[in-house]
Amino acid sequence: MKQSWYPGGLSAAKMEPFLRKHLTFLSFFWNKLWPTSVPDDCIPRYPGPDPVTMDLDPDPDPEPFSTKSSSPPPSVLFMVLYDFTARCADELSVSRGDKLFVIKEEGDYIFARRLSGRPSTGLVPINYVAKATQDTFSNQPWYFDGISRSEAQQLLLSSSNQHGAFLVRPSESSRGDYSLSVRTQAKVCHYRISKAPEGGLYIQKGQVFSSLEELLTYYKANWKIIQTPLLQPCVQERLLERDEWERPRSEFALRRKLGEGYFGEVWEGLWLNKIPVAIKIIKSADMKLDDFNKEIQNLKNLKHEKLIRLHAVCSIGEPVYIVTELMRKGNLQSFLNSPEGKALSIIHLMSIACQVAEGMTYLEERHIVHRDLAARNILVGEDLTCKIADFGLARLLKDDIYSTKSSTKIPVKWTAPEAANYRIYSQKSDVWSYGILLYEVFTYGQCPYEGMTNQETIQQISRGYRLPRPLICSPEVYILMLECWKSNAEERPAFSVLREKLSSIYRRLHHSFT
Ligand SMILES: Nc1ncnc2c1ncn2[C@@H]1O[C@H](COP(=O)(O)OP(=O)(O)OP(=O)(O)O)[C@@H](O)[C@H]1O
Repeated sequence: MKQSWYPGGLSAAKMEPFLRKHLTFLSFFWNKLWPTSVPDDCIPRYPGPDPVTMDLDPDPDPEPFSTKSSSPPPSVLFMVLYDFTARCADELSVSRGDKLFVIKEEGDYIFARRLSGRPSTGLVPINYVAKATQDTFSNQPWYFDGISRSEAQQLLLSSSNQHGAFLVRPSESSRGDYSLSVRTQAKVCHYRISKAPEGGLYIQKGQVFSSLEELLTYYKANWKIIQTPLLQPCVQERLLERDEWERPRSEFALRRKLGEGYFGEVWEGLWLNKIPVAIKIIKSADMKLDDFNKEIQNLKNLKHEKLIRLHAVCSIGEPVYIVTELMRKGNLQSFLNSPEGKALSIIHLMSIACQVAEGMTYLEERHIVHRDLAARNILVGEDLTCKIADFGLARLLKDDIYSTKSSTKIPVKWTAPEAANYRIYSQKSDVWSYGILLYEVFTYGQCPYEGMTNQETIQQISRGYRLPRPLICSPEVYILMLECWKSNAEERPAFSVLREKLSSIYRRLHHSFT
């Protein structure tokens, strides 16, 4: 007769969980028979030499004005978006809000460790999770977003700081990594904090931590390893006093007009006869000048590979110059209409969609609303690098220009109904515009709602009409577009979710073509 625990018909793969569950007192034996690659009760560590004898990886000098793009590093932490109940022993039940440490991505699944509650590992469908944002540490007093190595140095050596002051900043030379800068007497030492390929952060290869907080706690207690004590977070005050962004107009030579937008002309130019730059010459008559400086201050703090990098401003006297990196292939809308753009394959188009979603996720994490997201405001560089431009500038227009009376000034076809009708701009109105941008991308730069006036577009949208699926666009991507165009702004997905879903589709597509 069959015993109640007899695993009749179980495959070898299912035998292990069955036996582990029913014969728990033999766990020592099962562990020998089926050793787990990552034990449940410890942080994953990398095989490597003894940490104490390891060379520390000093943060190398940054490359100024680099436009090189690097492939995104694998993410460490994911957040669960929806409850998921395991259907077999390989899967892991998770609840919305749980944090997961991703060990491996396996097609449509991630193999992850749950960090909250009872630790456990297993497979979770990728569409139930999204990369966790940096929020856990971005408000920490020791985290300084957007400052360079030399700024960190200057700040730590200022009279407000003493021996042992430290800060963590995003690494300039290695995207996705961080740098720990520590003052030791009258010197500053910089240590690269790298992301391990399978998740986790480390300074020394053998010593991996699941978060920056854990890493700092460890090195505070074991500071002799890095030979510089971490005593107190760096004090900020001083940095704001000087403004190294402000440059004299004479340093810039205008070479060739690139185009003209609502805010003024854009020129290709040379900075100090050496560095090619783009110079936007602002028509200040249309600006709310009081807000201008505040906004430029915001732009100075935004640094991301998918955002146009601000190099300098000339804001003393007129005309105001905004100097940014130069993107050789111009704006995405014209590029898609060019012969080079028309030759792009679906994989290239998906890559563009993912890059924009990545840049917008960065703005979303910082609660910055773009207000004018459209293919004309995405710039294209070498190797199909796409970067978001004009973030924040739209709100600098004088109020009357945004009033519904002069609706010609609002890019109605890109604007969410609540923003077009009531001027309610939010990250979710940016998501609507992103849906329109996807339409532009998958139609190779076609104008949305072709043949309709702005007024007709507003009317049709309020009656539930939505743009049709572009021929080349898969139903899966079109569903995402439709989600971006939900009438209720709250129901539209976040950029972090869009980025995850699109990059998962991109990865699958890439895989099937290679
Ligand atoms: N950094 C840059 N590198 C290369 N070309 C650029 C750069 N910035 C702008 N341009 C070119 O100049 C054109 C005008 O840019 P601008 O940002 O002023 O206007 P727009 O974005 O087209 O319109 P609007 O500002 O009204 O939304 C762009 O379409 C693009 O072709």
